[in-house]
Amino acid sequence: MINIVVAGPRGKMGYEAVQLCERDQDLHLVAVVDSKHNGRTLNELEGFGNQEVPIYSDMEECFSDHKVDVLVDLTTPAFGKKHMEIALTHGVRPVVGTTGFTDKDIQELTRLAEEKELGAIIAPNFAIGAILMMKFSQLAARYLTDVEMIEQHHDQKLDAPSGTAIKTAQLIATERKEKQQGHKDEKEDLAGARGANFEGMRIHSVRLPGRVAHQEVLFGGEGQLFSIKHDSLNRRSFMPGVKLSIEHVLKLDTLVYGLENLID
Ligand SMILES: NC(=O)C1=CN([C@@H]2O[C@H](COP(=O)(O)OP(=O)(O)OC[C@H]3O[C@@H](n4cnc5c(N)ncnc54)[C@H](OP(=O)(O)O)[C@@H]3O)[C@@H](O)[C@H]2O)C=CC1
Ligand SMILES: O=C(O)C1=N[C@H](C(=O)O)C[C@H](O)C1
Repeated sequence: MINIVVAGPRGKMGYEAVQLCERDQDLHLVAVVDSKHNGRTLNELEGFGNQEVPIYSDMEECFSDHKVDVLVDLTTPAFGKKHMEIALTHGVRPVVGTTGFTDKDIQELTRLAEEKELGAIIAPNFAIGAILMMKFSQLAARYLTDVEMIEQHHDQKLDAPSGTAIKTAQLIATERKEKQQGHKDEKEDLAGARGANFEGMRIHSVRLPGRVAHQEVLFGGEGQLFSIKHDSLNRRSFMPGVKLSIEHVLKLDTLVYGLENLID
């Protein structure tokens, strides 16, 4: 049994992570960390059935009261880093799906994980199909250097571009010969028209009700277009990756950024 704490249980992803622990006999949900409802239990909240799991608003108190192996954090960009620091300081291995980390955040958290000799995972996307999209895009960039990305998400998303788009761009950049795309004299008549600029690649972020999580990577060449697309149609699509990460983090003694590092 792996003792789990989920942070953000009332959220769209946190709710699925709680259900994963309920279904999976290897995972034991010992407590949840929620910004509200301190001192109550999950079964008192709507939608959580008979799960008598204690709710804490203070993560440090939660880790003092329970023996915890893994923190699964699915909260907001403002709290993800702080929660990882608290977990590592308390000897708890974090598996973090929360997006919005900067390069500096990841460097600082890697130092902390190594100092504590603890595994930690930051996964911008837990869906296996999304990981394949990133890996195939990285390979394609070796041959096709003109690339743009369109990512689409629900309209409640806080960060843009998505963590997946940034990670995809970072992987592509390891293979792509750096290039400023488009006409050298192009100009935006409306600011932002050409999207965000990542080393000359453009990322376009769409936010619409009705969307879940979708990304298309477009490669252009002379007389040809190659596109790689992934769609998460619901949030169950992320749960096998959450389980995989929980299992892997127990064997690590450093921080791993991206599930592409855990699959061959
Ligand atoms: N890696 C992946 O595969 C995926 C990652 N994500 C990422 O996961 C994160 C969550 O996404 P999603 O579930 O859609 O977002 P939601 O807004 O639905 O959920 C976030 C939850 O976190 C809670 N929360 C905020 N602050 C705290 C805190 N300090 N302590 C505990 N709980 C807190 C919120 O509660 P309240 O609002 O009441 O404060 C809310 O219930 C985002 O960063 C998103 O980008 C999403 C999908 C897949
Ligand atoms: O907020 C979301 O919904 C998602 N966030 C992650 C991201 O920023 O890439 C993963 C997935 O795209 C869903």
